[in-house]
Amino acid sequence: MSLELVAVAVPVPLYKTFDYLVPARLRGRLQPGMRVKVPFGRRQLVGVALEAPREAGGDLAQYRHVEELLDEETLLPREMLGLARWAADYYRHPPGEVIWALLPGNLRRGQPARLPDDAGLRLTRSGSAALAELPSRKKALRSLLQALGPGPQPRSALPRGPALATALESGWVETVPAAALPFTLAETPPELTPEQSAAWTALQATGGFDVALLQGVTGSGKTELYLRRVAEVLERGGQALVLAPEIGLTPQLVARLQQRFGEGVAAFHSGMSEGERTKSWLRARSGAARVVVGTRSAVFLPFARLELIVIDEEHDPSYKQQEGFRYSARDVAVLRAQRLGIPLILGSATPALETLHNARTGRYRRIELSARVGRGAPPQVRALDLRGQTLQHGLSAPLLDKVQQHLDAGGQALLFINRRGYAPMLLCHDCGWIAPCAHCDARMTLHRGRRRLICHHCGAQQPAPSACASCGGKNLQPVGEGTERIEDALRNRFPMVRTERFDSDRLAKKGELEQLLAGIRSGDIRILVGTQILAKGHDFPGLSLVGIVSADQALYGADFRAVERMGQLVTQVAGRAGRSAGIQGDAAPPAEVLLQTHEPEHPALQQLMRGGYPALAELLLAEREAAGLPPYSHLALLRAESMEAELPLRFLAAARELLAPHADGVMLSDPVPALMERRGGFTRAQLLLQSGSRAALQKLLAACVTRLDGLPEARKVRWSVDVDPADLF
Ligand SMILES: Nc1ncnc2c1ncn2[C@@H]1O[C@H](COP(=O)(O)OP(=O)(O)OP(=O)(O)O)[C@@H](O)[C@H]1O
Ligand SMILES: [Zn+2]
Repeated sequence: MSLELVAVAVPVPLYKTFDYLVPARLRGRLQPGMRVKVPFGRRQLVGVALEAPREAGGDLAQYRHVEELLDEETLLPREMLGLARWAADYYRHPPGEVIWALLPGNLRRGQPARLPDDAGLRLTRSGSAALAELPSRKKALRSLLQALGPGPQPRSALPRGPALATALESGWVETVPAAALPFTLAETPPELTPEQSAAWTALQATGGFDVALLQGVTGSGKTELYLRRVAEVLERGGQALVLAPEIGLTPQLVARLQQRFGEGVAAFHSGMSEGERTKSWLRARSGAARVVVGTRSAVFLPFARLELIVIDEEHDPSYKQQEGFRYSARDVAVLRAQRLGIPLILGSATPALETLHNARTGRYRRIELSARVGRGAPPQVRALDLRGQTLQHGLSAPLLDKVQQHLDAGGQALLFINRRGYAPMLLCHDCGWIAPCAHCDARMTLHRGRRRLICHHCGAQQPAPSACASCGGKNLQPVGEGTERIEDALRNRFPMVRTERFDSDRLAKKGELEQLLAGIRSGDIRILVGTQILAKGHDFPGLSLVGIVSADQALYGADFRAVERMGQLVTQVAGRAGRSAGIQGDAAPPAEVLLQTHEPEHPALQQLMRGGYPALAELLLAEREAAGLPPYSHLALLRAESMEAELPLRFLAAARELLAPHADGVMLSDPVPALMERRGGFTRAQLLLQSGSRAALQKLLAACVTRLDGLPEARKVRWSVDVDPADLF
């Protein structure tokens, strides 16, 4: 009998898969997508078979044997293996690590995978017979069987207790998969507004693969359209995936979906325990979870019958993984939808410039919602000129007066500042010393509540000093503002109302955000101070004033996406205001959005205030086109870092030499120090690859990336390649 070899992906940082011999006892059982235990060096690893075993001849002495087969059923369906292979190629990441990224922790360690889909119960024929005979004192059992009389039911709709166990044991009741349950809505959907109706017709117009950009202003009822699209899929027995950019936004989406569909809604994000994640993963795989709401990594869930993907807030930078396997969940979703031939909805009030460009060139369909449900458009952003104003902890008198006015009128105020801590630097007024991070080219941020200096780049901490490290003087002053300082200032100024801070320091504990959000809805919290955590997706009906403490930094941000991000954040945070107008009888005063700036004439701000985000996007697209930046070109960034200062540039110079002969239609920059050259003790440098053609860029990467580790200069250097980088830091 001839021997068989199987290609296995193992979790090692190497750009290849490994062949193993299939022992006779596993012949005919081992299938692509199953996990195996294999020897690797002196270790034993869990890997995934990527292909069906193939007959092999010749000298096979060099190969080792698969030791154990861990799955009875295919764990990763073919679709997932193909998607992983594509992602490994496109992002130039080791295939074993990509496959690894698709599995939850329990399954990586080789724990057994059970794929239960017993979401529903049905009465069997013997069950019907039993029901007729059961004595009336068997109350619980009778009522269970009776409830199942009309047809299968979800478990959750049935009475719990020992009766169910008896019924299952006796064969009177059997389980059925989720897809076999009758589809019912748990609530009656609202009637669509005329604008929503038009969008709905447009959304439904095509079948098969289709990317629709649903560009709807904040509060225009995009979610209602997602829900309807999901309903169609569930009705056919399909599954849907809804992605949100942040863990904090998943509970409200899960709640909305449960309210509409009842059972079968699962969540998947890194805020869940490993056990919970594994459960959701397996339920997606088995089909028991009919809708999954998740963050970035959920794009790789192994659905049994995926028929729709929705990406809410598609512009959000969190969809891009920034370390290790650097994929964009949005772009992976587009590819996945294409391979499956299913629709994808990208929803946003402020689409990414890449997405707008794809809509312009006809690759995506654009469907617009220009009005809010209820009435009118979101409030306009007005500039508040700071020049010549005295500031109290970064807040101008006119802004503070506005807060007072809105509080008096029964409204709520949100002050937005995208910086945590008390102040971004601590300055010695006597000698000019500024507390630096010892490991980064950066300043330490003062966190006054914790009495510490913290570096926001490497996490280094130290107690806040009471004297200058340089001259010993006692005159240390915090300079600039963070959320803590704004919170303090507002508490002092408005002691009679409750002010709360929303940032990742304050919301470290599980459940805290939910509690505070409830406090906002009930009106208990009157002033909100927060970072982008507050900007996204939340619905605050009583919020009438939004004050943007500062956006000036972004106008001069070193990254080419800084102004785009600023425009998105400002528009999103502005969109939290005035959402109840016309819906809840105008309880809150008319909404206002004020942006403090020293640069009211800046063209980007002018454009944003006059024409909103769409106008700003026009301006930025024209700038990008003139500069040959994305979406008018494609980028990849080769990064290197080392403890030894001169090595990264030396490595990149060697890399450049290796790349240059293959760089057909691709521009290679010179190796340059990173914007923040030293971070966390490492010296960092980068090399930019730029091309008008994605194919040319891919060809170059395919020819060279796997050879970079072979360069002698690669020793003592950590390097990585970032395809379609989100930023150039
Ligand atoms: N047809 C409708 N009739 C009545 N109310 C509706 C309708 N559609 C949506 N709503 C309500 O209007 C509000 C705003 O809708 P939704 O949250 O879906 O907007 P959105 O476009 O997703 O907003 P954002 O981009 O800010 O998240 C919600 O309270 C929603 O329940
Ligand atoms: Zn640091």
